[in-house]
Amino acid sequence: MAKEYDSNHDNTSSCSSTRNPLADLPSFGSRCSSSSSLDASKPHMSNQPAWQAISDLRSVKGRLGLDHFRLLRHLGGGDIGNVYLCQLRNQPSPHTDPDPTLYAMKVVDTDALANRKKLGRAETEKEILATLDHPFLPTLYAEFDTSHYSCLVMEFCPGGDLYAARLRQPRKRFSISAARFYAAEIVLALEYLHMMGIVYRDLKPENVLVRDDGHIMLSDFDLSLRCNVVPQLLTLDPPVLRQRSPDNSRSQLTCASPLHPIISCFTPGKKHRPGTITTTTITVQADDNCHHDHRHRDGRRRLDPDLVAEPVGLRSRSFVGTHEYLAPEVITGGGHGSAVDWWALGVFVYEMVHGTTPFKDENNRTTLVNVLKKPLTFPRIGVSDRKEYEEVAKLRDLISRLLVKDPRKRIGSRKGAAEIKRHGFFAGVNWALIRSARPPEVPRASKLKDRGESCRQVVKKQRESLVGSNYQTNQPFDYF
Ligand SMILES: Nc1ncnc2c1ncn2[C@@H]1O[C@H](COP(=O)(O)OP(=O)(O)OP(=O)(O)O)[C@@H](O)[C@H]1O
Repeated sequence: MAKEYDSNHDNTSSCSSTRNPLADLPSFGSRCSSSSSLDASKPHMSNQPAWQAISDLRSVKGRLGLDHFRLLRHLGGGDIGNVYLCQLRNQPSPHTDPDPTLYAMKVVDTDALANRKKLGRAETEKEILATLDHPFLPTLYAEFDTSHYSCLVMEFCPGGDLYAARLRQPRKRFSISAARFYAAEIVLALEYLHMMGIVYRDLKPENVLVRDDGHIMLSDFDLSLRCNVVPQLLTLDPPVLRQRSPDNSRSQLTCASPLHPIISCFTPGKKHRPGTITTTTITVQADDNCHHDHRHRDGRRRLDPDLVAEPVGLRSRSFVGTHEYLAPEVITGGGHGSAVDWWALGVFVYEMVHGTTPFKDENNRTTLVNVLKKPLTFPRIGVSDRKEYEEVAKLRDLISRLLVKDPRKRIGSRKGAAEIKRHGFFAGVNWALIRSARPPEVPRASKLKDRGESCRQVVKKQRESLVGSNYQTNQPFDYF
């Protein structure tokens, strides 16, 4: 996969490349300069053992620090930090507990990051993680700083990432139904992020982790963009709203008046510092592709009001992301917003079922040129019956609407996730209950099957299913 780009910062060195992760950590006795204030209720996680264990310890100790954790294994390293498998020291060790409560701890070397002028990215990630509470997004259990390190304790995903999972599939491709499942969960996660005023900007299979129950968790928020956003209800009523366009040639629908403004940090076409607040109004054209064509009793087409709670007007000019997943507007630097996440969703779904990304070429430069210029094409997919043929047609239609080079014409760019959820590819998805649906693969199932084995074997198995390429079975393993 192509290297990540961030034109705002020096990207020549990497935390992970220069440091021996476990050896380099501060001693467990080191004093924490601050501790978590994450006692606030986390409704969807509050009855989980992992959350409870941290809560209990915090109520006894007051503050949590590195010395309360036993680091078990290095899970992986990225541009801004290293992530470790860990558990609380007051919990039974994996030698004796067949079902240990595990966490993932992201450790960021703040001094090194400050030198590389990337501290802002770590801070952004910490702030974003602290606000998230969604089944398909990470739960931050605790965060604390030591003299040199900033530590984030999160939910551990034993299923590895979807890039590694795809490579394990027959012909290195997911089935269409598996791709639909993962894409649907990602749509919900992105919808929530957008409603929170966060543009993710780093969707790719490597950042989609698989929980122990097989559901997904988006990870890695250091490239994300935050803004303030005010949800608004666009009430559409044709008799009142039908107006002539300026050239009087064709009618269009506009938002009801008075219009509640969407507030974003950026105004299209201008450079801004984060925090600048501007107002944007929206014009909504009648959407012929809408799949919810309800009608009034007299047969007139009725357009349901749409709640647009996502920062569809947000614009940033940063050049961030991974080459194959970069949206055209990021490459041209003309300003980008939440539509970049819908572009990346198109690349993601394409890769899941075809085993490659649509614009990939022999080097990064030509890949970027392809993103800007090359028309979207699809490789042949063999189908065995009519139903499968129709599935492929819907899949391609969705991808084609997501990979529209003009962000203003891209599905999701005007009415947010609702437009995408209505697409025929997702017909039959129970959006409200997908959390209870059976995922394509369930790591926990194999763990339960192994209950008879010694706990050491179980934990070893768990680790072997971790983030594919990052795991090496011949590495020494420290339980303590
Ligand atoms: N909660 C988790 N459970 C299991 N593994 C995780 C978890 N969080 C991160 N990892 C793994 O740790 C590695 C590094 O994590 P992450 O991508 O967050 O670091 P980063 O420094 O922000 O990376 P990047 O360079 O992509 O920004 C990845 O391989 C990821 O799969």
